[in-house]
Parts: sequence; C-alpha cells; structure tokens
Amino acid sequence: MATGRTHRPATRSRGIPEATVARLPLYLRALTALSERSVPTVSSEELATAAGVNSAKLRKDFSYLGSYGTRGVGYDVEYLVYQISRELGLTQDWPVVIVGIGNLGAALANYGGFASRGFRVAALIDADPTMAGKPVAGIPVQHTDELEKIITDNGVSIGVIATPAGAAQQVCDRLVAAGITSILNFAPTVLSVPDGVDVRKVDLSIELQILAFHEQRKAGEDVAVPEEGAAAAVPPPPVAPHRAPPGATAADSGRQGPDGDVPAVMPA
Ligand SMILES: NC(=O)c1ccc[n+]([C@@H]2O[C@H](COP(=O)([O-])OP(=O)(O)OC[C@H]3O[C@@H](n4cnc5c(N)ncnc54)[C@H](O)[C@@H]3O)[C@@H](O)[C@H]2O)c1
Repeated sequence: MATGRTHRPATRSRGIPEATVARLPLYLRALTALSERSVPTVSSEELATAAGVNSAKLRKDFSYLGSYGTRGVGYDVEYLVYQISRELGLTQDWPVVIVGIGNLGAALANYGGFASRGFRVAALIDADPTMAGKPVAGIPVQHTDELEKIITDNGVSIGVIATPAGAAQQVCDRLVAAGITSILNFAPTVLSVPDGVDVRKVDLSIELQILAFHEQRKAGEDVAVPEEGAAAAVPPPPVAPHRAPPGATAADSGRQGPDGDVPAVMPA
C-alpha cells in the first residue's frame, strides 16, 4: 500500500546536499560539451558560466566530490565527467519502463537523450489492449497485465508515469509493489509513496504558470508612473494569482537568482 512520504530529504547518503545533487547534471552537461570539443581542462569560472551556476557554489559542490582542481590549471574535464557520472550512478545502465504510451509516452519513448545518458527504455506499458504488440520507437507496447512480470524480468528500478492523472496513483502503487523504487511522474497529480521510493515530478504547465507570473509582473512594471496628485485615481498593478507548486520553496517561486540555477523543471 502506498502511503507516507512525498518529499525528499535535504541530504543524501555520503552527506551530499540535495541541492548539490540537483546541480550535478548541469555540470555534467557542460563538461560533456567540453569533452566533445576535446577541451582538456576548465576553470571553475568557465565551467560555472557554462553550467549557469555561481562559481563559488560550484567549488563548494565539487568539494563534496573531493574534487578541488589544480591552481592555475583548473579541473580535468575527463576526470570530472567520470567523477560526476559515478556520483550520479550513470556509470551503469539503468533500464526504465514507461507506463502510458499516449502522446507523451510515445514522445518520451522516441527521445534519444535517454540512451545517451545511460537510460535504456526496457519496456513500454499501456492499459489499452488495442495497443498491445504495436511498436513505438521500435519497442512493442505491452499490456498492463504484464507490468509486474516485465519489471521483475528486466530488473527495472525506475518507472516513468505518463498516464492520465486519474490512473497515476494506481499505476504508481503497482510499480512500487513490483519493486520500482524511483518514479518520474508526468501526470498532474501528487503521488503518495512509501519510504524508500523517490518521486520526481515534471509539470510543464507549472513552469508556464511561473513564466505567466513574471510576464504579469513585467506588464505591471511597464505601467506609467502617474504624476503626483493623480496617483489615487490609478489602480495598483495587478496582483499575480500565483500559487507555488507543491514542494516549491521560496527560491523556486522567485525569479531566477544570481546563480542562474533555478531548474526549468521543478523537483518533486
Ligand atoms: N508533465 C508535463 O509537462 C505533461 C505534458 C503533457 C502531458 N502531461 C500528462 O501526461 C499524461 C499523458 O498525456 P498524453 O497527452 O500522453 O495522454 P494520452 O491520452 O495521449 O495518453 C495516455 C495513455 O495512458 C494510457 N493509460 C490510461 N490508463 C492507464 C493505466 N491505468 N495504465 C497504463 N496506461 C494507461 C492510455 O491508454 C493512453 O495510451 C497526462 O496525465 C497529461 O496530463 C504532462
């Protein structure tokens, strides 16, 4: 039965803060680009700019990895790629199942970026019997009746939910009961999971709502300042009806900070 925690601890094992963990993929993406250009070393400032993070924060983050760079030389790009990949668990292959192969599930299945980052789509699962056996991205869709067997047979620990919101909790419960311990949820609903199961939520509409908030603010700032004495006749700028997403912090709902590191996609 799925109950309990829907949030995550502030720190993970080995004392790496969750905020640092959330920035590691940004460093890795920037480092991978440098590696592809055969750049051997990079300074903390250059890497911070490429990753969109403040350089002092970057140095602090890397200190958790035991990586301090060399004065006057910087960081060894290849070694940092290895170190961060190892820390993120990307030096091994992660089979992933996607449940709900509609518009979004099919798009995710077709996304080439998973495989290049070590995530192999092991199976596609859908409740619609007419889809069973039909290939999507070259993988035959399997019926939800097979869900538990698929997860066991493939040793899957990461599940992606792309079903309608109303089905997501039930799908989540089945995934967890079958042994899934990490879930990426695209359905617009809050999932309840037992301790030991991590949930990350992706909701593009929340991102758009936050952008709408800022657009509204900008429009308010553009309203001409009235001449003295006329102020009382002019209504104040509109108050944004922004509601913070579940789990969002004050920093999340604010504008992008000086570090430029507010993720485009909110953590669960
Ligand atoms: N997070 C985001 O930014 C984002 C963006 C787009 C869509 N969504 C959400 O993603 C979900 C899917 O959207 P879509 O446009 O692909 O919808 P869709 O209707 O095209 O696809 C949904 C699929 O889920 C299957 N399904 C339904 N119940 C199921 C169950 N119990 N088990 C397995 N499969 C089941 C359906 O057969 C269908 O193939 C929705 O919840 C939608 O709101 C999220």
